[in-house]
Amino acid sequence: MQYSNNTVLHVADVHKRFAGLHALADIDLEVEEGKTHAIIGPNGAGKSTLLNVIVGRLAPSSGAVVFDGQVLTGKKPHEINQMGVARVFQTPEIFPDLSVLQNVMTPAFAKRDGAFRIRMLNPLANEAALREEAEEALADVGMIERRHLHAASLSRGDKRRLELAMCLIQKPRLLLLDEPTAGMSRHDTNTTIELLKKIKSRGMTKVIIEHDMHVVFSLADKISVLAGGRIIAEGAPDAVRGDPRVQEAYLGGAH
Ligand SMILES: Nc1ncnc2c1ncn2[C@@H]1O[C@H](COP(=O)(O)OP(=O)(O)OP(=O)(O)O)[C@@H](O)[C@H]1O
Repeated sequence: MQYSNNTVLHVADVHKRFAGLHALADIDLEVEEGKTHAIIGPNGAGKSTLLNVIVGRLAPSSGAVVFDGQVLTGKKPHEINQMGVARVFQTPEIFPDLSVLQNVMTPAFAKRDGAFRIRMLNPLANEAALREEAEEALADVGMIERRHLHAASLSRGDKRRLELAMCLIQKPRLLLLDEPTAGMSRHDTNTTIELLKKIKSRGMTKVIIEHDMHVVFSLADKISVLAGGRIIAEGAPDAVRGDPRVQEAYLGGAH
């Protein structure tokens, strides 16, 4: 198998079948180090299935996912996370009973100690250093003033920003974002775009699934278009934008 030296994630000939449905077929995808790679496509195209295969929530029917030279297929989601892959979910997965700051500190404890255990929130020698890192991550997402709030009391947009801070503190090599601006106002969407640009400038590789084309074209270096479980077009944003197959897939779909 030949691919660019800069490839950090390689989805190699992946298929996923659900009973009679071929949800992913012949998926071959290369994500390059430091780039933002967008996966777009109409409803039901297979985008979430692909993301779930990458993070180990779903096993592919065949094929493999290789990250940084290591095969992820067969590993558990938390093992994949420990290897440097973090994901922001469509529905934020936060700890509603903890404060905003405690939420951000939890994955840092887990990364250091190898597992999520709330009892790690007991006072520890280097808690101060972790707190500082958590505060930095919260400042990055513009939520430092809300650090003492109860996470359950946050708006949906703030919960998503909190989840992003929980990813950033892990300093992942690869960040997967599942519709990071879904349900956000235009103002919050633009703030999120700026934040993601800032993260990119630090060299973090990102895969982003997004329906909002303003977000996609503001951020993506490369776009893969999924339709009916297959990649129907791939390339730089301008080339993909003008591709008649892409226009047809969208006209035939819900978007
Ligand atoms: N667990 C499952 N069991 C059976 N079929 C599934 C399962 N998960 C997804 N599918 C089907 O696989 C296809 C791809 O779904 P998927 O959610 O990956 O698409 P998507 O591109 O993310 O869509 P959307 O943009 O609407 O979120 C759809 O036909 C869906 O109904």
